[in-house]
Amino acid sequence: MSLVEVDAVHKTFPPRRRGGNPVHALRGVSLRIEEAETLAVIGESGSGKSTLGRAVLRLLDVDQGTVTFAGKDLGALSPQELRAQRATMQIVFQEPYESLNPRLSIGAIVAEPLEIHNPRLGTKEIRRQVLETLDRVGLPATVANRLPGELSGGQQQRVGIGRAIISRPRFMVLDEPTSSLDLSIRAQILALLAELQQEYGMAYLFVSHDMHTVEWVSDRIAVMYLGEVVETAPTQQLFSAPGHAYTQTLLSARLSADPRERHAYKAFAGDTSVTTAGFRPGAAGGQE
Ligand SMILES: Nc1ncnc2c1ncn2[C@@H]1O[C@H](COP(=O)(O)OP(=O)(O)OP(=O)(O)O)[C@@H](O)[C@H]1O
Repeated sequence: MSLVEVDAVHKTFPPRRRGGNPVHALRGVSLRIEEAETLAVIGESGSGKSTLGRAVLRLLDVDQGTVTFAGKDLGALSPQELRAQRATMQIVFQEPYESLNPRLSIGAIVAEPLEIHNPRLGTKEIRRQVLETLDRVGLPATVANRLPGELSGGQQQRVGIGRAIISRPRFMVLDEPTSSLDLSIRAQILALLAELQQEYGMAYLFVSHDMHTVEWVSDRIAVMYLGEVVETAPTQQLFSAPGHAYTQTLLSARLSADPRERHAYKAFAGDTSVTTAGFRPGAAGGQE
């Protein structure tokens, strides 16, 4: 049994405009995610990657098919059971600022999942875990009293990651977690995610449209095209022997990508300690 099992999932959205056509965003998607592995989902804009990420977490209802997490059919859970299950399945969004409540302090934002999932924890214990989590994601304790708008994009994404890990999930959907960030910050955030994965043994579904990123972060890659998974393969195999014509197109586009970006990911792949320099507990945060 795999940690996550997605079987023949369909999702159609109603037309956005009157007279428009419904959008068949997922057309019978099936995939497996194992404990502690990173499965990347790649494909061009509109291919259904984000819809898949939300469907896997049951943040949206699907029309057909099943999603099983650790042997439980998520579609068969009551809303209360699903809420309890959410402690073990979290998401980090592409736009950190939009995903953080601008009126809440960072401390309150990071504490929220704990308060929901462990309602009996005392204020002192919550504060202790919040500070420990901020430290773990490379932010100084002083940010706890600040608002999201006072932080840089990189720091905001660290908050988004802190909020996601505080309930110790076994699985996270990372929905383009670095694509809104400056190139120089991306490698640092990717390194942090890699460290956290090693430390906590989490599995990741890493949504991206960027072949460079997935080349470095993923164990396997699922390629999406128009709502279907057209190919799934171990990362190196997909790069050396792409099986589907669409994958070949994506790979040839990658060769012409921005060389500065390539450099950032090479740094990430070569030495993760380099990328976290300056983000040691206590010293952190100010450079983003
Ligand atoms: N809430 C919604 N209502 C209507 N259509 C939607 C909704 N959400 C997504 N879609 C449509 O479903 C299709 C798949 O969207 P999705 O966001 O999953 O693609 P994506 O591969 O993640 O794209 P991107 O890389 O641009 O985020 C698109 O045509 C999109 O317009």
